[in-house]
This record gives sequence, C-alpha cells and structure tokens, in this order.
Amino acid sequence: MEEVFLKVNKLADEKQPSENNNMENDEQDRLVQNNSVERFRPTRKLQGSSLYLSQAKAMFTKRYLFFRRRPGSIYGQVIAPLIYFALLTYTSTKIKSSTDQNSLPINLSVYASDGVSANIFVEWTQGNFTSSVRQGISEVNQGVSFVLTETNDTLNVIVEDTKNDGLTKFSKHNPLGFAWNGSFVLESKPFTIINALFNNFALHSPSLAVNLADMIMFTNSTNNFNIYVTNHPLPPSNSDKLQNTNNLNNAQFWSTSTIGFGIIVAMSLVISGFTYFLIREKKNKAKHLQIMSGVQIWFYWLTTALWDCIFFVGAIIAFTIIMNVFHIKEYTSRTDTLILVVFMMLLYGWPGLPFAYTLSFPFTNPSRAYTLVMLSSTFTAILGTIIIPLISISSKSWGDVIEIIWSLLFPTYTLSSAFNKIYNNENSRSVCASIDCNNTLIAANNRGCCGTGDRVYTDNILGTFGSKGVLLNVIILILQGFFFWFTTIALEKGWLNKIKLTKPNSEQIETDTITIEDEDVSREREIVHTLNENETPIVAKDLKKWYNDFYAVKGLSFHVNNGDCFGLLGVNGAGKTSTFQMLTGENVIDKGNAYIQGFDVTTQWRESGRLIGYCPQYDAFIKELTGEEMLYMFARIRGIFEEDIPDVVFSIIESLGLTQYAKKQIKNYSGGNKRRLSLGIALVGLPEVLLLDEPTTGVDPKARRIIWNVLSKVRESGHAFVLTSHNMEECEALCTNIAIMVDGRFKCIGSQQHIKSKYGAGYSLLIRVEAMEYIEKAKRWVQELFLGSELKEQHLLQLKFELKRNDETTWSLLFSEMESISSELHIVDYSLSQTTLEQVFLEFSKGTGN
Ligand SMILES: Nc1ncnc2c1ncn2[C@@H]1O[C@H](COP(=O)(O)OP(=O)(O)OP(=O)(O)O)[C@@H](O)[C@H]1O
Repeated sequence: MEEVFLKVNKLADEKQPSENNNMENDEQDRLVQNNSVERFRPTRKLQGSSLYLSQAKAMFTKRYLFFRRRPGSIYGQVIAPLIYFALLTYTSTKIKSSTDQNSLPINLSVYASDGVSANIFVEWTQGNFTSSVRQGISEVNQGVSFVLTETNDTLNVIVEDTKNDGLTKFSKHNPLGFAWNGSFVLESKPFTIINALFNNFALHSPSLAVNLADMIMFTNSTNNFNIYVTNHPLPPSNSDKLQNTNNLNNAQFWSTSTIGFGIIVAMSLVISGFTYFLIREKKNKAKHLQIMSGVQIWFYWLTTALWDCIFFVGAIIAFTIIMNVFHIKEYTSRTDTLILVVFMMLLYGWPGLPFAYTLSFPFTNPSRAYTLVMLSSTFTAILGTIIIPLISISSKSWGDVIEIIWSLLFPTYTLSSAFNKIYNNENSRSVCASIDCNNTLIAANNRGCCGTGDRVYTDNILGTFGSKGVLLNVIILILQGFFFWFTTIALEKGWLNKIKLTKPNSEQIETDTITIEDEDVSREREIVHTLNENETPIVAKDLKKWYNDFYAVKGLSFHVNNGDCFGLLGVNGAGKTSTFQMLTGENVIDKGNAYIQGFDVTTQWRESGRLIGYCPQYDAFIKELTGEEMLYMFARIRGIFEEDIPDVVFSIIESLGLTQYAKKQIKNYSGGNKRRLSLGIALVGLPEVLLLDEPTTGVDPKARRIIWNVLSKVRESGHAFVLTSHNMEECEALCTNIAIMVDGRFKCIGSQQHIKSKYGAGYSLLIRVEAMEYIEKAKRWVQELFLGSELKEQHLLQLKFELKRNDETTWSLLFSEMESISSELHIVDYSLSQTTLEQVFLEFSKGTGN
C-alpha cells in the first residue's frame, strides 16, 4: 500500500507541479540526495561576548515577533492598563473636595420652573393682606412667575394637592404660605402678626419664608428698601482641609484612594502580562530546548527581564503622562515629587517582575495564570487599602503592624500605600502653603503647618519612616525584590523539588534490579561499566527513574559509538521518553548516570545539552513564529555566525522538504510538518549527538523517506544518535543497534540481525486467498506442509504464519513448496520473508496490555 501511495503521490506532483511544491518532485529528491549534511554545520562558531550578543538577538527577536503577532497581548499589557488608569485618574478629579462654594440667592426662582409658577398659600386673608403679600414677594423676586392661592384651610388643600401631584411635584412648586394672624395695639404701638409657613423639602425654605415675611411687613409700612438674601458659605478652614485627608468619610480620602486603586489595577495588569509568554514557553518545552541548545539560565532570565522592563518603563511613562494630563497636582506640580512618584513606580518593578515570574511556575495554563495573578495582586492590594485604615481607627498600633505585614507580602500594596502617603503629604503641604507662619498668632493656632516636630507634612518624604514618609515602603520593595528573585531562581533550579522528592525504598530498588536479565543486556551493562566515558559519545549507566512511587525506568545501560544509531523500541509507556528526558536533563536522573561526550548529565546537563540535537516527542515551538524564524532563532542560540545562518537554515529547510512552508506561521502547520520542523531544529549546527524521539510520527511515507535519507547521511558522517520510533521499518532502515524495552527494562539488545536470529522463529509467510471458503483449507494445508508452523494473524482473506527454521530449510525449498500448493488452495498472492523486527517486537510486547 505504501508503494501505491508513493506512486500516486508522484503522479499527483507531476500533474500539479506548482500547486504543491515550488520544485519538481524529482528535483527535490535530487536536492535532498545531493545536499550535504555538512552544510548544517558551518566550520566556525561564535564564542564569548559575540555568542551572548547573538543569543540576545534570538531572545529579543522571538519576543518581538510573538508580541507583534498576538494582538491580545498588546491589549492585555498595554491598552487595558492605560485605559483603566486614565479612567480612575479622571474619576478622582471629579470627586469634590473641601473647596470654596458659590453663593446661592435665596428667592423663589428655583420653585418656578418647567413652565409652572411657584405657588404661595395665603391663609385667613384680611383687608389688603393678599396684595401686601403679592407686593412684598414681587419686590425681591423680579421676573419670577408666582401665583397666590387664597384659602381658609391650607392643610386640607395641601393634603389634596399632594395626593394629586405626588410629593415631589407638589414640593417643587409649593414652597411657602403666609397666614394673617391679626393686628392689635399694645401700649399704643400697632402690632401685626403674620405666620410664615414653609415646606421643609428644601433646606433654605425657612430663611426664604422669613425674608419674604419681612418684605410683606415692610410693604405695609414703607416702600423705601428691599432685603435680598444670599447664602454664601465661608471657605473651609485650613484645619478642615488637613483633617479631610485622613478622614474616611471625606471626599479627599476617596480621591486619594481612587488614584491608589488605579495604580493597583494598572500595575497588576502590567505585571500579570509577564507571566503569559513564560508559561507558554515552559509548557510546550520550548524554553527547555533553548536552554539545552546553549542559552544559560541566568541569560534567559536576564533577557526576559530586560524585555519586560521595556514594557514596564513604557507603562510608567504613560502613567506619568496621564497624571500630568489630568493635572493630579499632588503628584505633578512639584518636580521633586514627580521624580519620587516615577522612582517609586520604577522601584516597584524590582519585586513586581520576579513576583509575576514566581507565580508563573505553578501554572500550566497561561490565560488562567494571567487572570489569577492579576486578581490576586489587585485583590490583596485593594483589601489592604480598605481594611488597614479601618483597623487603624480602632487601634493605631495594630493598624501599623498589619500594614507592615501586608506590605511585606504584596508589592502592589506597598506601592499603592506609598502613593497614598505622597498624595497626603503634598496635599498637606499645599494647604500649609497658604498659612502665614510668620504671624505668631496664626502659627500658634496652626502647629500642624507651622510647628517643627509635629508638622503634618515632611520635606524629606523619601527619607522619612511612618505615615508621612515612604522610606519603609522603599526598604520593603527592595527586600521583596531580593526575596522574589530568590524564589524565581529556587523554582527554576528545582530546589523545592529536591526537598519533596520521594523515592522508593532501597529494598524495592534492589528487588527490581535483581530480576533475570537477558545475557546480551547483561553483557552491555558490563561493557558500559568498563568503557571510557570520554571516548564514547553516549553512555547510559543503570539509569533509573520513578514518578513518586511509580518505577518507570529500571536500570538501563547502553552506549552509542560515533556513526551508530541506537534504536529504542518499546510499547507505549515502556519508558522511552522518560529515558530521553533524563539524557537531556529535562527530567532528573534518580539513580545511575549518563554521559554525553564525557559530560556528566546529572551535574552538567547544560554543557552536555549544547552537544545534543534534540527532537522531542512534543512540538516545542513558539507557534506564532514561522518555521524559518524558529530555525534562525536556534542557529543564533547555537552560535552560528550571522552570515552563515541563511545557508544553514536554507539547507535544512530544503533537505527536509519544508521549502513551501518555511515562511508560514507554525500554528498553520500540519502535524507531519511540525515533526519535520522539530527534526530541523535538532539538526541546526549538526551537534555531535542526536536524540530523536519519534521524529517521523504522523509524517507521510514520502516525507519519511526524505527524512531517512537525511538521517542516514548524518549517521554516515560519524554522528551518534538514539532514535525511538513505533515504525519498525524506520528502525530497520536507520538503526545499527536496537534495544526492545518493556516495562522500563531492556528485553533484548544487539544488532538487528542478531535480534532477528536470536528471537525470530525463522520465516514469515503471508498468503491471500480468493474467497472465505478457502481459508480453512489453506490453514490446514500450510500447517501440514510446514511442520511446527504457527498461524499468527488472520485478517479477512489474509493469513500470516510463522515458519520454524531448521537446518534443511532453504529459500528455494520454501518457494517450490508454496508454488506446488498455490493453485490448489486458490492463493491469489503470497510472500515469504525472514522474521521481521516487528514480529520480534510483538512477541516481546505480549502480555504488556498494549
Ligand atoms: N510526569 C510523570 N508523572 C507520572 N508518571 C509519568 C510521568 N511521565 C511518564 N510517566 C509514566 O511513566 C511511564 C513511561 O512513560 P514514557 O512517556 O517514558 O513512555 P514511552 O515509552 O515514551 O511511551 P510512548 O511510546 O507512548 O511515548 C508511563 O507509564 C507513564 O505513564
């Protein structure tokens, strides 16, 4: 079937040469054949600072391309924080604080609106009382439309009108009433009594009622003057303003807090964005591959932090501009305060970045990490901002203690607390600036501004502890920085894993090692113990691995020489990938040891990693990059000269048949093309040793053959490699030595021929009959003709037998016997072959549940 597939593929390519490929099929095959694998490895390599520069270029290009091609990260890390901060800063400017208020004329104008006149009740009117009321009101309410309603039962009228109009509408237009209460003469002086009634819906209606009552009285006696009433509150005193900044019920407090909240949320958004890329790279093992390929751990984190700093500083510049645009004078009007604000924000980056890095370690889902880091940072800081002042109200000392603890735990709270202190200090300073402290009387009454020891603000906020200065905040931020960088390094180095690692007890290990072993496997173990690790490219000595209590790899020993390909075969879950991961340093070797070109993998996995081209089972890509960009990145990491990179990358792309996909983003690649690219990454710079974990899974037969050609050439050029594959044909084509692994152990080891001869029954016979009715007869006849033969498989019309080898059996005899029965048994076709690797493999995997 595979041959048919290849033929059809060729025909299709001939018919549509330009659609599927830029090159003719044969031309590509020729190129692959002729393309020397030595082109993968230029003769010169960068060293020292040039290598670091090249790797820095790789690291920054990767981040830049990822950022450019993911609009979501631009929104999350740039636009959202800016919008949020701008909105909250704007809101803070709208919160009214204690300032001078405008004067308010006390007259009827507010009651005559919406085309309705203000209504004044006139009760028990006598003589010209009504006209006096009208005149008195008119005098001081020029241009205001009002009507008078005469009644002897005001209460009843009000009740009825309120019922009809509703309380609000009634109250808006019925502010007052005046009742004639008689006039009399007392001690020859005339007295007139008027009752002024007011609707207490409005605060100023009593003063309006009294004023108009006076006007009505004056109208009766004289016409010479009017009384106009205005309500103009006194400006708030300085002590009012100073109290306001610390008063939970006051607008000033909330104005400060609003900006504090703005900083908390905006900064939380910025730093939580730093986790996203890190988790993606860690999860898909692209980070491990980069570190294996030559990026030092410290350099990886340095370049990561530098890239994040670019964003961080950009965000700070934008926040500063926003504060200036909205004229938050407490932060912006004095240059040294503005510098302090910027300094505090910059200082926050010292713990803020590693805080996000530390929190990124437990996560595997980048989006979830982004949300949780953002929420935890925001929530803890806002909680502190609200709860700590409340505690301080009941107990100042407890408030101070909790503030220090909270600040130590959460950098975002520490920053927000510093912002509040700066705001309050500057606000107090500007209040005090209007007080004349040279006047001893004023100074004595304003010790908060004019005193020395007990002043409400400080000129040296950066150097002051306590509620007035930010020195404690600065110290805490610096300490936090050291702490969170330490936790980042500890998690990266896996120090915590070492503490919690549980191993099976030594008794169990011994029992596991002492099981009966194949003699070839034992011999290989002895060889490995005697050979010189410095002269053998790959040596594995009694490798053991367990995952908690599960013993996955049980003491593997093997070695691979230059020019050899060691095939690691095994059923799913046999422990192949775990073995690879131990060889590459991705997984800790729990017992035993491995050496790559003499480097001890347990202690020098980064050094040994540089000599390994690793094609992992998973796709360790940054899928927003193109295949070509990915190869460029690894070429830079491996220290290939910039001028040599195009040729290296081009020859790899060409050899693996990836030309037409090279400039496409990896996220659009098919599974097979991703595998090809993974292999391409392993081939960059052609390291001494190749570890290839199922490099052709999912690759079509034609591309598989292209890959085999390349790998054969790599092997012939003297490189050593280990290959795992579930494709036996692939192992037969490429491997010089093979081991079959079952349940964490080698069941056999040796050359292909040795394994086939030792474990294979002899020959394999495959026949296909014309119809189902001939099946039973065919089974009987074959087993009678070839004594000891065994039926291994039956699929529809196809039967597969294993024939026993003996001294007399020859190929000619087998064929002549088959020819003699083929027409009698209605055999359509048959094939005879030596026992294949696959059959040996199937024998070993019996009973493994696979
Ligand atoms: N991180 C892990 N934690 C717990 N068990 C694990 C872990 N990784 C692997 N295992 C277990 O160890 C055993 C060996 O796994 P491994 O991936 O090495 O097998 P494999 O031979 O590579 O399989 P496959 O052919 O499917 O890739 C399996 O039983 C697997 O479930």
